[in-house]
Amino acid sequence: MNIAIVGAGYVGLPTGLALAYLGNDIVFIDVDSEKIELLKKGKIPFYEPYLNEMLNLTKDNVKFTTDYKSGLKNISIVFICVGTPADENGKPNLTNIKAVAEMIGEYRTKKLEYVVNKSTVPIGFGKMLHNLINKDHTSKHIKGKNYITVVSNPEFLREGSALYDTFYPDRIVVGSDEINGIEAVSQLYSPIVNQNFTPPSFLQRPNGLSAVPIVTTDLCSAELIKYAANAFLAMKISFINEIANLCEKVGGDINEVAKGIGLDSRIGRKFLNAGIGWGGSCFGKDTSALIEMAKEYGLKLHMIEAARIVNYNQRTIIIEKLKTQIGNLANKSIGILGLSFKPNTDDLRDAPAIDIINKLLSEGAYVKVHDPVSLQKFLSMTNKSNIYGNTDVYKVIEGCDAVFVLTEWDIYKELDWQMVKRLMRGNVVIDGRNALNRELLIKSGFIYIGVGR
Ligand SMILES: NC(=O)c1ccc[n+]([C@@H]2O[C@H](COP(=O)([O-])OP(=O)(O)OC[C@H]3O[C@@H](n4cnc5c(N)ncnc54)[C@H](O)[C@@H]3O)[C@@H](O)[C@H]2O)c1
Ligand SMILES: O=c1ccn([C@@H]2O[C@H](COP(=O)(O)OP(=O)(O)O[C@H]3O[C@H](CO)[C@@H](O)[C@H](O)[C@H]3O)[C@@H](O)[C@H]2O)c(=O)[nH]1
Repeated sequence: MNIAIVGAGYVGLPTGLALAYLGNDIVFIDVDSEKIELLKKGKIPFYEPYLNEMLNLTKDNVKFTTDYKSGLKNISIVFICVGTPADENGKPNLTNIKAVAEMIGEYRTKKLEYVVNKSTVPIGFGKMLHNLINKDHTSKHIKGKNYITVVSNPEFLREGSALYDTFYPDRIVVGSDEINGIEAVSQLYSPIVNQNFTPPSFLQRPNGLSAVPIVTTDLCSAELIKYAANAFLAMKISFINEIANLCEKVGGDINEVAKGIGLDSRIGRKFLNAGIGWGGSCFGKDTSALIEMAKEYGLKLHMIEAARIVNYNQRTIIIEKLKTQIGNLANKSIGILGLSFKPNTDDLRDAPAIDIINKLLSEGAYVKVHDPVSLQKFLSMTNKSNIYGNTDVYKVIEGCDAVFVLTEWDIYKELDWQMVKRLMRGNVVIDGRNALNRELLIKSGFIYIGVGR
């Protein structure tokens, strides 16, 4: 199958490379010429495990271009994977995806039959997309173009395990109001649904996985499934964080509580890790989009609103905890270990670290930062004075009054705490992800502060 992937980002690249690995010919179309040039040279423009290896394996089946006209030649399916960031009112900004629809409308050939949307869009957008793409079809000037079926195929991959999640998803959702769309996209995914492909060495199939459920549904339901899934996960994290805050007051260890409730199969242990809360490109923007969408129908989404409040409060509470230990932050040196919103990614979108750093700076602290992959990206984004970064974690720790761990990268779990103790000026370690060995730190002479413990 000849497939175009529009948007070579965190979603588009893993999706396209996986489809190429399964035997399809893929053209990536992206407006970012720098990104396309890097990809043409075989370089992945951001950090995501195994994408380099996958690009190497599929290089004969993939092409990269900024040009829609040549990109869409001979293409029968287009996947849309462009960003839909929140605008200043918390609503999804649809400028990119509307521009894509215009370009597809303009440059599609007779061969093009299906447009599959993977971008997260407001409920009902698929219908609008259908009208935008097919607008010539209903006019007198069909210009040799044929009718296009729109399909919603929301994406559930997690950054940091994007390829793994693409090959071994919990489910695949395919929504369309036209049965041929559902059939064509289901067919495309059949190697994954039936798990009848030979996995690359770096992506071993999970034990016991023999088939992946596929949910076929209408356009609107597919679009809502995406938002509902993210909202539920976001609420689950905020729930455990709220219980963690209670643990701190009444006594108790949130890890024990999470274990105790997580063993109930109706609840499950996943996404019950307490800490500084969620960040990233999705939970924040998607919960806000859902709230705004519901408002348009006169509905208030109380639980999702509460989840957001709890989440963003965690970023303040953690600083209050520091202040109870070391008092006023003016002229204090504070180390930040971890900038990415979670490990195994360089993504800094809505990263809790950024808010926490800004709050520390606003209170007059001197902030020293480290991250194994996103340090340079962070430093190039910030124009603030009073920030020092170094790729050597021990140089960052040196002279600090307190150190925060904000992303649970393995290297922080494996620090030489004796050396850290010698290097620091103070002795406060704030574990924003409950990732460190608390007993070891206390034994090494630190004041250890976790979340809900
Ligand atoms: N990042 C995730 O983990 C994730 C997971 C599931 C769903 N999603 C959703 O998928 C969509 C894409 O997210 P992402 O994180 O991959 O974004 P991204 O910013 O990493 O990538 C989007 C790409 O689209 C390109 N682009 C923008 N406008 C374009 C245009 N008019 N024509 C061609 N290319 C264009 C950009 O240059 C960029 O390379 C969003 O709607 C997001 O909500 C993201
Ligand atoms: O128990 C937990 C689990 C996660 N997090 C935090 O939650 C955020 C999001 O984590 P995760 O969901 O693993 O990362 P994303 O890559 O943002 O993936 C989410 O958002 C994507 C974009 O929509 C969806 O496709 C995925 O299914 C959904 O998990 C991160 O800051 C994590 O640190 C916690 O605080 N506690």
